[in-house]
Amino acid sequence: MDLQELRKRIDSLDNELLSLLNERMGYVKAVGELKRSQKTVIYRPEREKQILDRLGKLNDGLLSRSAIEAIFLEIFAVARNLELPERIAYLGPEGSFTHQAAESRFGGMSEYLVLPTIHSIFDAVETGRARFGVVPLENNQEGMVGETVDLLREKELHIAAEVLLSIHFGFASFNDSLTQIRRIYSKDIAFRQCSTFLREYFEDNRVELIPVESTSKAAKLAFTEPESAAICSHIAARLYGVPVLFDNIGNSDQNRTRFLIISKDFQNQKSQADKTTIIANLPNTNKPGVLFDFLKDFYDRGINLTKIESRPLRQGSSFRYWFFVEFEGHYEDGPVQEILKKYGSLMKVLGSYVRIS
Ligand SMILES: O=C(O)C(=O)C[C@]1(C(=O)O)C=C[C@@H](O)C=C1
Repeated sequence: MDLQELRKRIDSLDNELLSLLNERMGYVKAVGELKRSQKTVIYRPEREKQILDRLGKLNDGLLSRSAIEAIFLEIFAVARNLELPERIAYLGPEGSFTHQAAESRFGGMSEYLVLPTIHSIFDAVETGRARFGVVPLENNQEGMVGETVDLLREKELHIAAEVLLSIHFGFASFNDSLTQIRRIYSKDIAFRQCSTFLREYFEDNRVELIPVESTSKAAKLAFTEPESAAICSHIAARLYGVPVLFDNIGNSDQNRTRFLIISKDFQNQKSQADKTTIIANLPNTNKPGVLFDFLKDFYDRGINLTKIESRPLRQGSSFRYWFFVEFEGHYEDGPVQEILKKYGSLMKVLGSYVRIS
């Protein structure tokens, strides 16, 4: 087949794809109308996962699983916008890893609200300025983002979904020679994650490490200030046009961050693989066995705990704690309900959502 013929066939398939996509959107619109009349939520991550799993199994062509996901996540994002345009708030500025996480789930077509702090994301979702918020929860090298965890306890919001993102840091600067660099901007967590690189290249401590709110703000500063550099994402360096001098400078190439999509709604149905997040306000944790008994309730029911993190209660000068707890399963599962009933109002369920591994 010559080029002309190949392109003719591609054109004809594209015509079919377009008409099929439009037909699909017709049904999506009808689903949207149903949901509006029943006052249920538009975003159904468990349904999207079901579609992706089914297509993944069905697929015997050239497309990889991640290619199918990329194409269909964009289709879902367009579909959701057709059902009801929903604004998504994320921790900015543009080019942050949170931006990347938001786009990976809500696509390039959604309307985004870029906000400067985690607190402001929670506020935007709480007041309805945004339907969803995307916030970092934990990094597999550094642990939890305290502000997110504490706000989850404080506010009446829920977790709709989680997103896992591989974090690759670059070293970006307009200065070709490292000796010209006097200041390096980044997030404090990123300095720690790139400590080996910093020690190796800036061992004499003649540079100042200046923490800022986000790695994309760091890229912006590296763009405007001479004698400076940024440790930031590729997407941020590209956004501000700062050349990346060294790539992948993190201590670990297994570096991943987990983000949460928060919303007011709490309606995810069960999928094949769910995770549930709860806040456990255990009574008097200074008494022997209180935490043990609580954990035993999970053990006895064969529920796999995936995380338990203590956080300060901040009550006077005492050292007392509450717990951020995650486990496999859905909050509607019988054994989970038994535990929730046993502890009553001491437990707050933040959400059950599709587990990403
Ligand atoms: O099935 C639904 O509930 C839909 O709204 C349709 C659809 C889709 O495009 O397939 C769109 C958005 C939801 O997040 C899940 C699936």
